[in-house]
Amino acid sequence: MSEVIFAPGQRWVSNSEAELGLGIVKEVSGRRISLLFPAAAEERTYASDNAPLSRVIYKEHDQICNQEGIKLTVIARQEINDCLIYLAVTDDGTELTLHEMDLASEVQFRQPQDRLFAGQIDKNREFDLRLKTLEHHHRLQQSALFGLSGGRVQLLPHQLYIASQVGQRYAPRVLLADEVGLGKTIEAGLIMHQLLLTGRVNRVLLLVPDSLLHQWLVEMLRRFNLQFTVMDQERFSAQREQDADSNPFEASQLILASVTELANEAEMRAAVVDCDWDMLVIDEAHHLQWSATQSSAEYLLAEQLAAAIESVLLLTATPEQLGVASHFARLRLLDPQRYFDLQLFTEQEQNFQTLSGLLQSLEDCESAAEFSKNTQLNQLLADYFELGQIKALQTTEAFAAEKKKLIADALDRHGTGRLLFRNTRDTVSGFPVRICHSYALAALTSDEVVTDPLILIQSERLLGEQWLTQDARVAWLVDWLKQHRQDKVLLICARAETAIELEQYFRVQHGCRSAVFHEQMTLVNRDRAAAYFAEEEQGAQILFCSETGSEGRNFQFCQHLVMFDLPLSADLLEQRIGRLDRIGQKNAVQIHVPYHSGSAQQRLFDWYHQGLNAFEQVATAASKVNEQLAAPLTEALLSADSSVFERLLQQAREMNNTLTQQLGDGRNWLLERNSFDAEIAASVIEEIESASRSLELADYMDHVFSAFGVDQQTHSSDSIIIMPGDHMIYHDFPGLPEDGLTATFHRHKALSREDLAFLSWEHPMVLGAMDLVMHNELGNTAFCTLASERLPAGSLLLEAVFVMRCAAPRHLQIGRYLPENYLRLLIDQRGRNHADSLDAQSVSQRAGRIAKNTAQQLVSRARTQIQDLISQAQRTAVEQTPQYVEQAKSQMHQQLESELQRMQQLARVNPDIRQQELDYLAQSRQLLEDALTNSQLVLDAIRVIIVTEPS
Ligand SMILES: Nc1ncnc2c1ncn2[C@@H]1O[C@H](COP(=O)(O)OP(=O)(O)OP(=O)(O)O)[C@@H](O)[C@H]1O
Repeated sequence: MSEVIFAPGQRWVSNSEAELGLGIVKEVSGRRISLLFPAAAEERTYASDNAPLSRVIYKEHDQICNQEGIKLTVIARQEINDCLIYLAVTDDGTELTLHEMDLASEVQFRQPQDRLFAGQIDKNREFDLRLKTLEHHHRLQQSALFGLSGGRVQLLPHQLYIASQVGQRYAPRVLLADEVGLGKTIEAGLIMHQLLLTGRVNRVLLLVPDSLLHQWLVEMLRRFNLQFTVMDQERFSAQREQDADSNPFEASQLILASVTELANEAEMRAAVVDCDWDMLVIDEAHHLQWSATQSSAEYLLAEQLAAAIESVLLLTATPEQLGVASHFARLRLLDPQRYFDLQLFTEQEQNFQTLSGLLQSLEDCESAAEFSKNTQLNQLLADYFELGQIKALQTTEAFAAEKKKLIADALDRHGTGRLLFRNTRDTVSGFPVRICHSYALAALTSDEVVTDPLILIQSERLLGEQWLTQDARVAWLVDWLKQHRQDKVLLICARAETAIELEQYFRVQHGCRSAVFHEQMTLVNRDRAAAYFAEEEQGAQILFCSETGSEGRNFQFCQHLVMFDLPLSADLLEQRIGRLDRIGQKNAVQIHVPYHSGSAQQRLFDWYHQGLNAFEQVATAASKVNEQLAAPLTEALLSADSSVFERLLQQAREMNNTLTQQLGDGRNWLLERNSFDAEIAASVIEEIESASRSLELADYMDHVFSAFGVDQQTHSSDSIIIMPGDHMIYHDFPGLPEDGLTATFHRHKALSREDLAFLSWEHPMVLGAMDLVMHNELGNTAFCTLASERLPAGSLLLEAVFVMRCAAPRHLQIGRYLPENYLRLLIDQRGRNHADSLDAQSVSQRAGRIAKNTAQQLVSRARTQIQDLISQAQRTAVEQTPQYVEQAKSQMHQQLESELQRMQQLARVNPDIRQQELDYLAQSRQLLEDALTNSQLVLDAIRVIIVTEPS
């Protein structure tokens, strides 16, 4: 090997400390040399015979920069006194000569060939990690379900069905209306997660009632790693004070706020409307009150936002709580052009109800003969469809297939089916039973004449200041609690005052471990109270809660619910029970209702229990009955004559039976068919499970941790502790706190141990690590030996990896259409490609290690041959690009074309397909076509291989 000559003014780069930038030889004295690294303001001294340095020499066409930051292209170079003088040209064509000493020092070598020739040769393991990362990244990008598997949630079919359907739409606008406690929050989280991860949504505004702010904040973070910022008046004002011109809502991508606060604070309202958002989510949307003449401030805000924001999710368990008009009002937010006329909507809904009943009868028919016999059904259905040949089909299989087709066609036509998803406990199995216990207590004596039935129901209002000692419900509760010391109890009453007084009484007079939760408390104190109640060992036994606590909150760890009074709204009653009867409840839900015998309290209890069966079942028709009989019910509750109530109760029972029957027969059936498809849900779950590959992920992350210097230890079975190591190659590792993290790769473990992070392929740490590998140079050069009988010993091979660079916006998800994760070539000195006979895995398994300094010397000696190999690989890649691009285009066209056709067909029969959806698909196709046309295969990594004789 020729002797290395060092001379002052030469530029070198450190092989072990590349981050120092370009060094200048400052002094050569005897066997020592000193280098100055101006970019890092550091100096180093080395022994000249084994300095870990590589000489930096630019060649023709290389891009360089002078110390003034001007970019130049090298035209030629000349050596004078062992230093290089470059002749270079600026972008505007001016020629300059530049002594290498005047090169900018802030140079980072990132390109594989630059790093290789600068002596920055990585380990083979790092090269392998790079390839593995590209493979996994490609696999994730290809999946239509990317974004659905990373949540710390059970894979529940009804939720995954909805999330997979909605998440695949362009700018979805839907009403999530599952029954109370079936997991609408989780469905919304899954949809957001999917849209955020795939880049189709970046900025989300999440509006919820005050009392649910914290719960949403925690659920989104804990279950989906989505870090929302709560924007309340205080934070808003603080940010405005700091910078009066800024819009505080722009400070974060994910904002969570109280809908009431925003609607009523003029400054906040103006600011939120003034921002760009991609997605709006509104929880408990039934609170948005609308009428043709007057709407609430919340509704008006929602209307303004929904008109400007592309994707909208509205959540409510009771879509028709305030009748058909309120249901219409919410659909109107989602699609004002389609839902503009309440009268028309009401007619259409009735129409669908009829159709639904007919379809259900058709579904019940087993054969063409049976169907033909039902002439009435035939005639009625014929008003809706061409029945075609269904009556003539001979076999039951043929009849079943045709029947399925007709029903599917009808579902497509069913407008709101695309906008509205509603699952009930009938679809979702595994819910516990509800058991109602009533307690008839001493009668109440009062002479007061009352005109408001609520005063009778909330008897504390009747009894005055001494009520705590006089109200039989209180004495009953004292006894009951004594007998159930080991059980947690949620008590709900209508008014905050009642909850406060009860709590104080039980705590002070009876030494109960209790907490209170009501609307007059600050949000922080409410959350504290809920947390104290949730504590297993030392927590409160009973939580006294006003109606505020009956909405949205998760109290399923508790089994007993005391209804201290009853609401007049059946939906509110269901909301109360829904705090305990929700996913995660492991025991029967015990509902306790104490009442004064013979009072309005007893009547209301009988009303719900005997009349509507609303305690032990979800009473689907109860709110309709209550709505229709509201005035006579008030009268009957107040009446001195109990027979008035008895007659009304009978009427309610009959009405409830009829309506329940009608609802069961009618629209619900159609809606449920639209809201859930067991076959699709099962295939989604199967795909998610098979893509989860927790063992493979553990193996991959093990590789990542060791490459980046992150420490990993076993914690307990199925979990690990991850800590920043002493030799981290970057200061920060994505998602890793300074004091480390305990994590598991297993969903079942993550569900039972909330203190463990759930590391899935979609976890920010995993995705962040992948980004780190792909967007940094680690592993983009390597050198190894490879024993081979077929190739001459001593010859060189170049393993070159190219990736496709396409300048396309993220939301187009171009990666879904690329046929391969990367193009790998294995070029020999005669230009032949051996990639097929020697695949990546076999090379990496057989690769022999070479000491780094030997590799550096070999690279510098064989520089010309290696450069030739790189040029050859680049030529081959350029030749193969058109074929690669064509494959991607054809895949893209195939997928988008069939999607577009399906949507166009659907749009002909279903007015709920918005023109924007069709336009978006057509535009995406064009944008993808352009992006693919302009894409290029770019060299991402190289490994030089020297062939050795087999041992
Ligand atoms: N897939 C799931 N895996 C684990 N827990 C779940 C899942 N789905 C729902 N849960 C839990 O069940 C409870 C009810 O879910 P959620 O709050 O989303 O219901 P909801 O339909 O929004 O209820 P409400 O109508 O009361 O607002 C919550 O505690 C939630 O965390």
